[in-house]
Amino acid sequence: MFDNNRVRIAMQKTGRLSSDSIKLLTCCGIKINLKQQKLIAFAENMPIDVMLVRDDDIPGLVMDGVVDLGIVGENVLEEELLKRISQKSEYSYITLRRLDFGICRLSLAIPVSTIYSDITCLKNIRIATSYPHLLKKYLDEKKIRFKSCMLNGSVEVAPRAGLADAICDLVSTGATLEANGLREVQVVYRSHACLICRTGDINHIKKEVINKLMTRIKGVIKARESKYIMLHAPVNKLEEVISLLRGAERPTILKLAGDDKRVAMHMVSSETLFWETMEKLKSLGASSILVLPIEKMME
Ligand SMILES: Nc1ncnc2c1ncn2[C@@H]1O[C@H](COP(=O)(O)OP(=O)(O)OP(=O)(O)O)[C@@H](O)[C@H]1O
Ligand SMILES: O=P(O)(O)OC[C@H]1O[C@H](OP(=O)(O)OP(=O)(O)O)[C@H](O)[C@@H]1O
Ligand SMILES: [Mg+2]
Repeated sequence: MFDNNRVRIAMQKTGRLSSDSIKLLTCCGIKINLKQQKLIAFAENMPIDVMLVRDDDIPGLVMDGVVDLGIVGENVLEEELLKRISQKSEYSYITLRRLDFGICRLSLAIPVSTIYSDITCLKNIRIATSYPHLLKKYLDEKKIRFKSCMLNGSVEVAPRAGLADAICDLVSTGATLEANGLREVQVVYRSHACLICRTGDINHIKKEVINKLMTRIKGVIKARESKYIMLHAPVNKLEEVISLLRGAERPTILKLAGDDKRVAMHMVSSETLFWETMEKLKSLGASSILVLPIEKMME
């Protein structure tokens, strides 16, 4: 039954954000029994319940206070926000943090055969989209009048099907546009997945769980963005070696047994080490260069 002391978090049931959202919670040490039920999954080792829903429903569930937290794309969140503003409905929420997945952009695209010089070429054309409010806000600011065609899916086939002259849809690699003979011409909105929280009273038991979760999420994302670098370097080239390692903290220097001319260096770096940098390090006399992933971090 509904337990008021368990944090309810909504995330996408199936789609682009599902596995990354579950993985994030798993990396935070939360054991979720996903097979038990379909709409709701209970964490075994933390007072957290996961609601698995359509992504479009997540902002509303948070804004209406039905769940405490939600993981959703900023694109869907902003669209719901603009919709609620236009309807004069309630829309409060807090963004706790931007996440490192679900990275995409909402873009305007036209058939490759259509001539395009600048945004005025979009005047008075029909544009198919699942994001009418984001599109309207963008084109209103540019003073471009247009006709819209609302489609919840298969937006990219609209021009070929004769439903619209252009589309405004999500793009990541651009493969879907290319496969449908379309060309990206304007970026309307850049998006990541984000973690949002409802406003209003949240009891202190839940607040503690949310704070603990936030610290862990921060640590997981920081660890994913960081690398542990180890190498051996000539003592007389230390400063040059360090200057090549941008994004790295001051290294730990360790003596090498039986070798006075070289030392071992260990450091955490917020940037990955590219092959080019590794080659430069090697040409300075560095050797045994290792780049390791970091599993967990807490500052
Ligand atoms: N190609 C992509 N790369 C990265 N992130 C994406 C990509 N496409 C979409 N997203 C992000 O993932 C979210 C969910 O995308 P998806 O295509 O699974 O949505 P959907 O089909 O509307 O799913 P649902 O059935 O839950 O309504 C998008 O709102 C966006 O934030
Ligand atoms: O630029 P690309 O890398 O090709 O990605 C863009 C596509 O990804 C999303 O759809 P998804 O594949 O999630 O399926 P959907 O259309 O069923 O939502 C989005 O709606 C685009 O169609
Ligand atoms: Mg959806």
